[in-house]
Amino acid sequence: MVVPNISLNNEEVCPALALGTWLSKPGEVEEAVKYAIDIGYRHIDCAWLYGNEKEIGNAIRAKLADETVHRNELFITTKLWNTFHEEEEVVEACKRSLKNFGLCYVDLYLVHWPCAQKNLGKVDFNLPFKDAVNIPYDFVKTWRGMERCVELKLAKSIGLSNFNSKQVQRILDNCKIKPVMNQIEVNPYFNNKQLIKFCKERQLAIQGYSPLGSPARPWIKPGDPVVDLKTPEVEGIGKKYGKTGPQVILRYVYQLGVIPIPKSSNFERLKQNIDIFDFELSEEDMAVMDSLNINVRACHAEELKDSPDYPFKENEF
Ligand SMILES: NC(=O)C1=CN([C@@H]2O[C@H](COP(=O)(O)OP(=O)(O)OC[C@H]3O[C@@H](n4cnc5c(N)ncnc54)[C@H](OP(=O)(O)O)[C@@H]3O)[C@@H](O)[C@H]2O)C=CC1
Ligand SMILES: O=C1CO[C@H](CO)[C@@H](O)[C@@H]1O
Repeated sequence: MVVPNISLNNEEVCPALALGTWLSKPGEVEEAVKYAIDIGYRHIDCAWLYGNEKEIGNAIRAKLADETVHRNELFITTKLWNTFHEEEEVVEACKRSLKNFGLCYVDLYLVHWPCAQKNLGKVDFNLPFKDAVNIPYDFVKTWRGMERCVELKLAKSIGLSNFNSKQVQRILDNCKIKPVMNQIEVNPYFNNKQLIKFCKERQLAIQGYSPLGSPARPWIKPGDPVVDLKTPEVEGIGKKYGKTGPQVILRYVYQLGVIPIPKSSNFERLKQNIDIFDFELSEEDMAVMDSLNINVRACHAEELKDSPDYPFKENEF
């Protein structure tokens, strides 16, 4: 399956669907990424926090070595974790991710959250930090470090993740190098249309995380809404096109103008999730999908709630 490219505001191009890797286990993720590249995935979404950059790097380098792909056909995204927001820390953090991957550059480096944190315990660069506290730190200064990553050619493009509209605007008003992307939650229960529109009007592309509603998120509680991949509306639409519920959902996200980032480590589901570029949902189908929106997030980041830069405030978008 060939994934179409979209153009970014700095004239780089980016494949319109990415493979998610959060909760992709060491021991599974390497094979999943190799298989994904074999069947046409060209965009891999990673993060220092996910603790699996090394395995993902092994898979990428294996696929470069066996000439399945050339480096310039791949688009690797990774993210700066909250504990490395200090301006002087950013380049070093980016270099640590590159070392994990065994690559000389990433295609896109994102600020994972607008919220800065400080680690209380001993710094162990091999582990995501579980004991960090929120601290005030101006993310415009963090952005200077991100710009330095482009100047040093460690990242081809830089962008944001989980920034709300005001925070995006603040970066745009104070940057030398514009962000090309905001990675935000987009799925049928939280379609995030207002922020998508806001970003697109300012030439930022959107990567949509948790497109299937993140059914395996660890903080899920009994009674929390879980996107129903087999709901009659979604399956009904799927039947018309010979597609499954998850394929209809991913296509919906794509037709919202968003790059979906479905995660899977399962070969059959990896195949299914990329097979969404040979059909088009009608306006009526899109309206049915829109009607599922209940404005409930899968990822609300409780642990960041007391940060001065917590992005998900009521009555803001
Ligand atoms: N910037 C940010 O703050 C965030 C970024 N992300 C990024 O977005 C990616 C995707 O989001 P994520 O929260 O993982 O959730 P998704 O919405 O992608 O759901 C992934 C889950 O759905 C299952 N699944 C995948 N495909 C199918 C299918 N076709 N049918 C049935 N079940 C399926 C997977 O299981 P299995 O593996 O067994 O197939 C997995 O449990 C992340 O992996 C990460 O890269 C996510 C959250 C926050
Ligand atoms: O990408 C992500 C996955 O889950 C994390 C929580 O552990 C989030 O903070 C983060 O944004």
